[in-house]
Amino acid sequence: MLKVEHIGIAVRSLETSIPLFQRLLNTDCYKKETVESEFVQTAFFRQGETKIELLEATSPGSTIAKFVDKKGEGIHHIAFEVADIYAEMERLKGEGFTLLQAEPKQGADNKLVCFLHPKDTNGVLIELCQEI
Ligand SMILES: CC[C@H](C(=O)O)C(=O)SCCNC(=O)CCNC(=O)[C@H](O)C(C)(C)COP(=O)(O)OP(=O)(O)OC[C@H]1O[C@@H](n2cnc3c(N)ncnc32)[C@H](O)[C@@H]1OP(=O)(O)O
Ligand SMILES: [Co+2]
Repeated sequence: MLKVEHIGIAVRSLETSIPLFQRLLNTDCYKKETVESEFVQTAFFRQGETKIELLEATSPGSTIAKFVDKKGEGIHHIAFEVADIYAEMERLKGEGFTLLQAEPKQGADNKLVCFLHPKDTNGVLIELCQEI
């Protein structure tokens, strides 16, 4: 794994949280993007070599809606950048981690992504992402 590509933060409202993080980070959101397949709208901020990804649910059935309802707003996942997501998925499967997708899927910010179940990673949802 090359680096922490982004930290995902679940929020109730991007309209409220984007200005908050702009004040906090002293930088503007550089991209807002809806990922239909995940029922989320995302907003990205660059921070040095990594990024902050704010996530708002676009549907009550969204994983983000479920998370916020259950745990409130907060850190949702850590995304690691990998050079070859297919090879990394095979390696991690061999190491006994539970992959939540059999194949990588289209994520935000021009990435192929997949996730590992938090039950195998000390309760931290891990995302792998590869630049497309
Ligand atoms: C892809 C677009 C974008 C990008 O970067 O490109 C994104 O990052 S989209 C982010 C949103 N999408 C996902 O998170 C996809 C992967 N997540 C899932 O498949 C589910 O959220 C899953 C399987 C992790 C949990 O779903 P489930 O329906 O099982 O929800 P439960 O509430 O029943 O949770 C079961 C168990 O897991 C714990 N949990 C849930 N979410 C998280 C989390 N984010 N971090 C840590 N732990 C989490 C939850 O507390 C339950 O634990 P338990 O001990 O049983 O209470
Ligand atoms: Co993410």
